[in-house]
This record gives sequence, C-alpha cells and structure tokens, in this order.
Amino acid sequence: MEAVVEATGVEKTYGETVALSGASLAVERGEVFALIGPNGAGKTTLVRALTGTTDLDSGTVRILETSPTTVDRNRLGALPQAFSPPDRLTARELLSYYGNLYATPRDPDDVLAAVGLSDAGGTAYENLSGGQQRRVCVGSTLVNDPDVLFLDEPTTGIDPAGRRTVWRLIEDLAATGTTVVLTTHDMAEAERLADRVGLLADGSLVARGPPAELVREYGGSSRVTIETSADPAAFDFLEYPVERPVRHRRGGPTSSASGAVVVSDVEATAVGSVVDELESHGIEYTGLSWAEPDLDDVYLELAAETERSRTGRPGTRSGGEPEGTDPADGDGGGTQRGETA
Ligand SMILES: Nc1ncnc2c1ncn2[C@@H]1O[C@H](COP(=O)(O)OP(=O)(O)OP(=O)(O)O)[C@@H](O)[C@H]1O
Repeated sequence: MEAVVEATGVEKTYGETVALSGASLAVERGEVFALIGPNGAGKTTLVRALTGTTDLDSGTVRILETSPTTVDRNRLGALPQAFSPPDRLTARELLSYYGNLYATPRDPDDVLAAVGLSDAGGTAYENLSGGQQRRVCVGSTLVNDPDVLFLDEPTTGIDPAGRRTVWRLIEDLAATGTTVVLTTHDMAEAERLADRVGLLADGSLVARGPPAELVREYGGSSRVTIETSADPAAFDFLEYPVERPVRHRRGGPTSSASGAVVVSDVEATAVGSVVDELESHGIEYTGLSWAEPDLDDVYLELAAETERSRTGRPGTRSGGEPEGTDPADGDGGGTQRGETA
C-alpha cells in the first residue's frame, strides 16, 4: 500500500517543552488513522507538523509524496482544534467563503447536508449551538473535496446524534478513498472509525495497530463489575481474580472508596454462575454488569504500565479512570514501537 502521510523522527520543542520527540508514522491511502493520548502528549503538534503549520526541529514529513509546504492545497483539508470563523456569516456563507479559496469548490448545500445541517444553512454562525458550529467547521474542511483530511478532535462538543453524523461522514469519505488522520479523546470514536490507532505519549508513538489488535494485546479479559460495599476479600469463594478499582491520578494510583469490585476473566457464559455464587454466599450488591475489554482498557493498561515505568511502583489498570493520567507518560509498550507505522 502507498503511504500518503509520512512522518519520520519528528522532533519539536517549545522552549523547554518537548512536544514531539521522534514521532514517526505512515498512513496509507484510504486509511483512517486515529491519534490518541493524554492532554499534552503532542497530538496537535504532530497534526500541525503533518500539515506544515509548524516548523520542525528535525525529522521529515511527507504528504502525497511531497513536502507539506509544497503539496497541492486543493488536495488537503485540515480542521484545527481551535477554529474561529467569521461568526456573523451564515453557515452557508461560510462554506461558500471557504470553498471559493479553492479551484473547484463543492456546492455549500451538499456540504451542509453531509454534516447534517441542511436546516441551519441560513443561520449566522454566532447563533448556532457549539455542536452545530463544530459541524460547520468540519464542513469547511470538505469544501475542496480533499484527498487527505486532518481532523483535530472533530467531534468535541457535538451531541451524540451529531457525532454519529460526523462518524458516518468520515466512514463514507474513507470508503471513497479519502485518507483521514484524526485526533480524539473519545475511545469509542477511535474504535469505531480507525483502521489503526496510534497512542502518543511524551511526543512519540509508543503503541499502534488496529483497535482490535491493541485490545487483544492490552485490553485484558472480559469482566464483571459488581456495585457493592463488600470488601474484595469477601469474594474469596470465587475462582476468579477480584479487585477494587483504583483511580489513577498524576503522581500515581490512589486507593478508591469506590463501591465496586471487578471480577476478571469471566466469560459471558459464566456470568450466571457468578451471580448464583454471590446469592448463595449472601453478598449484597446494587448492580452487576459484564463487559468485554475495549480501547478504554487499552488506554488504562498503558497508563498503568507507564505509571510503573515512571515511578517504579506497581500500577493497576483494573477499572481506574484516567483522571489527569498519561496512559503512556513514559515508555509505553506497543504492537509496534518507535518505528514508522
Ligand atoms: N505554541 C505552543 N507554545 C508553547 N508550548 C506549546 C505550544 N503548543 C503546544 N505546546 C506544548 O507542547 C506539548 C504538546 O501539546 P499538544 O497541544 O501537541 O498536545 P495534545 O496531545 O494535542 O494535547 P490535548 O489533548 O490537550 O489537545 C504541551 O506540553 C503543550 O503545552
């Protein structure tokens, strides 16, 4: 397959801050590649490096087999994380305005329909809701029918229905050969859209691969979460590992008074017998749910792993939340590490 977006060993510092420390990736034509990672990991800086809107300290970037500064801008679309168009213009006028910057613009009404805003074309941008505004911004990247699209947190602030509209749009674009690089904090979004996910930490990609492979490698087992005030020791009769979730905070995991315990390694077919055993041992609980591992678990596992490598203390992934957590604040593992994807 042909790589249409490539970064090799990209380094970028802002004063004392190392934003990118040797980031490398390669994205193939028609692929959707999602960059995930904690706040400050370098996602936006990498997107800016890829789109030629920031200078590199070292490393190389190529788009459509040329430099981002010489690439035909008619073939690129880019949605920055922060984008403030002239807000007195209507949604339709904005799309027309941005379209007219290109040689062969799309019909603004087609773009409005694509982002689910056909009814809001005549509304001034300043009078749209935050989510509608973000959809207009997404639309503004489509006016030139780009071959390569960079979307920095495209669905932040968009309601669930609007988010699905944008997801379907991205899926349709990818199906017709558009290459998409997006950043997101929404693991469901990454899992649904991305052919491959890259986890950025401390300025480099420390793990990457198809979501299902990452989940297989790092996601752990399926598990039952039991809402209960009972102590994990009270579950000794179960043949499965039982833990109370630990919340992760910068500086290390902290014990939690959370009223839940997690029973690991429970297949769906075994949930009934776990419930029976709880009943027979008189364990009281207010809720019980079973879940397969997902990309959230990958994020948390890498958080725990990097916590361990950063602090030397044992981290735990079991159901903790990434509050201010860097899932790969240090040297994370990866199905592929440190090499061009
Ligand atoms: N223009 C800038 N000037 C100074 N420091 C910057 C600048 N842009 C980014 N940084 C720093 O570089 C690091 C990476 O920032 P970046 O915005 O790329 O992270 P991010 O992964 O996109 O974060 P978030 O998820 O919060 O959007 C951070 O420490 C940030 O403070």
